[in-house]
Amino acid sequence: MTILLEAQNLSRFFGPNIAVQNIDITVKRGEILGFLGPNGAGKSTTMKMLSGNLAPDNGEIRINGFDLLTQPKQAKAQLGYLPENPPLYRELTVGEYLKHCARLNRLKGKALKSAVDTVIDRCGLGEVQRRLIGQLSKGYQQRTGIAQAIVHSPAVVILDEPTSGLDPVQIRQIRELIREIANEHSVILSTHILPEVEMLCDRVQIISKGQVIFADSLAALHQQRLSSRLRISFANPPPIAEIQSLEHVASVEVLSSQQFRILYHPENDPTESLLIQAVSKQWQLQELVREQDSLEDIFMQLINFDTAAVETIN
Ligand SMILES: Nc1ncnc2c1ncn2[C@@H]1O[C@H](COP(=O)(O)OP(=O)(O)OP(=O)(O)O)[C@@H](O)[C@H]1O
Repeated sequence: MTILLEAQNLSRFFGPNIAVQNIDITVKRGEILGFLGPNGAGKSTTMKMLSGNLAPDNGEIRINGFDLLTQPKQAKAQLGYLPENPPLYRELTVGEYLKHCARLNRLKGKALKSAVDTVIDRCGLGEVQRRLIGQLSKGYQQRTGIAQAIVHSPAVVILDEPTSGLDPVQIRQIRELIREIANEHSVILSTHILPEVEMLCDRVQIISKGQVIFADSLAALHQQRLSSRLRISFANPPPIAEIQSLEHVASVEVLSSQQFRILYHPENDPTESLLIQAVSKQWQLQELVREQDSLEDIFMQLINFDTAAVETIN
């Protein structure tokens, strides 16, 4: 698949503080890449570097074949960017603002009109195009922010925390819009919201303390949920030592007089031997549940769980 954005070895320091260190990012045609991390992990710093708004201290960025540092005009023409705080002119109408953005992207005449009409339609802004941006709801303002990012049909769109500060209905609508946008553009979605990545992204890069600690498909992240725990109940339970002695059982926790948690190595599942014994010894099986880590548990393990991070996962 064609690589549309490639960043290698990106680093950025603020005085003695390392905001981002040796990050690699690749975005292919047609995919939504989730860039996930807790507050302060370095997401916005990375997005600013990728969009040409902050110079990296080290590293290279190529967008659709153009080097962002040596061919900035060509590279930026391939890119749309919605910063964390959308760059809106509150005193302009939606239509005026989008025309202005299209002009900044060197569109003129019929091409400009057609691009603005198309983006108003795609972003569901038809009803509010003559209204002042300052008077719109946060949801419509965010749609307008997304519209300015795609008005020039860039190859890659970078969205930094696009649902932040929105109510649940607006969040759902903006997520639908992101899905729609991904039909025509590759998207980098920077967010601290794990379910947002699960809902929208094909691949995920998890960043913590300025470094990438996981980079793979969503499926691979789910793979890490492989179970190693069973919850089991019997109406006529055996002594715990008898369960403990079964093949592949690593240890047993007693949850109640009839309920147990069995721990095992993921590659040695004891379910079959448990079922055979339960039937032959008439333990009267009532419940057998495979317990899994949630993605949130895995995320927390990956980012070295700390209290500050808890507040950011919602
Ligand atoms: N202009 C700056 N001057 C000094 N330090 C900065 C500056 N910008 C960011 N930092 C620091 O760099 C680190 C990464 O910040 P960044 O804003 O990129 O994180 P983030 O993952 O986007 O977090 P958030 O979700 O809170 O915006 C933080 O420790 C932050 O304090």
